[in-house]
Amino acid sequence: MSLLVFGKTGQVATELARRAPEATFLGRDAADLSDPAACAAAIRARAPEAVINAAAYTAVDRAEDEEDLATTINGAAPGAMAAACAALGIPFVHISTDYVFDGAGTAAFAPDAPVAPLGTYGRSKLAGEEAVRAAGGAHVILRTSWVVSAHGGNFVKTMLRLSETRDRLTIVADQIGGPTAAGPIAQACLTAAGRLTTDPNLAGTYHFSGAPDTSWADFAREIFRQSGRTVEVVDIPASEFPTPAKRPANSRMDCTTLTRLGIDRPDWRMDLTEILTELGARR
Ligand SMILES: NC(=O)C1=CN([C@@H]2O[C@H](COP(=O)(O)OP(=O)(O)OC[C@H]3O[C@@H](n4cnc5c(N)ncnc54)[C@H](OP(=O)(O)O)[C@@H]3O)[C@@H](O)[C@H]2O)C=CC1
Ligand SMILES: Cc1cn([C@H]2C[C@H](O)[C@@H](COP(=O)(O)OP(=O)(O)O[C@H]3O[C@@H](C)C(=O)[C@@H](O)[C@H]3O)O2)c(=O)[nH]c1=O
Ligand SMILES: [Mg+2]
Repeated sequence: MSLLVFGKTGQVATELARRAPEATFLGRDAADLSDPAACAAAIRARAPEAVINAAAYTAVDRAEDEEDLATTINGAAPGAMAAACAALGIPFVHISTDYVFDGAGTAAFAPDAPVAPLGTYGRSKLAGEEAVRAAGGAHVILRTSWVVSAHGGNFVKTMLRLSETRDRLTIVADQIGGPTAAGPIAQACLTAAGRLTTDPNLAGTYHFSGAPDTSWADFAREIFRQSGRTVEVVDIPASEFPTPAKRPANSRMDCTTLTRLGIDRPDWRMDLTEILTELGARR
């Protein structure tokens, strides 16, 4: 299958390149998502058999000051890609986020649960979801959460970096979610693209996050345990870690419908071991 991927250097794009090296990857130089029409033109010019969008504006706090740019990149660009794919009759796989939810309650959010983003990033990603659905083609929107890998910027690398200079860290303990390694996300996108090609009835919105659900503080503890670093992690409420963007307290996602695509939730503790091994940070 000739596959076109938006994104080249990000966490998920890097893992896609490992699993589908024959695909074409468009970095920012080849397709800038701040120019949605150019993204659609890139698809038409290459006429692939499927498209995956792994590029996005992911700076959650900075987005609060750049709503227009974030909304173009995360909203209009995927909408234009999806429209181009629909016109060509090819599947489009797009990645979204737990931050489309408000995080109320403690129950896991199902894919059809009401959305109500708390910040600009979540709103911009929701705009993307709506535009992709409105395009009317065979699409999969895969909502994931708390993405980590051996490359790019993420919580695992932040924790390892902070542990170089600190023996005590205060970490938010009242936000609960599923850390998800970029490798399994990339694999899920490839599976979704393949399945959509043969069965367009599988189109829709799915949840894919690592199990078991945990807090950022307990996630940090497991990072230090597996890397053999002695760092005291102190639980704090989010109210004691003020940030420009508010994050959901409950990011639990119900992933059961994923089994329709033949995909199960990955165990993030095993994926963490792999990431730390790749980083040379295993105890
Ligand atoms: N990171 C996370 O914790 C989560 C991510 N997601 C979603 O998963 C998907 C993949 O995220 P992830 O791999 O972590 O993202 P990263 O932040 O690792 O990478 C983002 C990628 O998007 C590219 N990009 C940003 N702006 C533009 C632009 N204007 N034009 C072209 N490319 C651009 C970046 O390119 P460059 O290197 O040039 O900046 C980079 O390759 C995204 O849709 C994201 O919203 C969902 C839940 C959690
Ligand atoms: C560095 C640090 C963070 N924290 C908290 C802040 C926050 O609540 C939590 C995680 O911080 P981050 O900045 O990594 O989180 P954030 O960038 O908000 O991560 C999000 O990114 C976007 C793209 C998504 O789509 C989400 O699924 C989610 O992964 O840890 C501490 O409590 N103490 C610390 O020392
Ligand atoms: Mg971040």
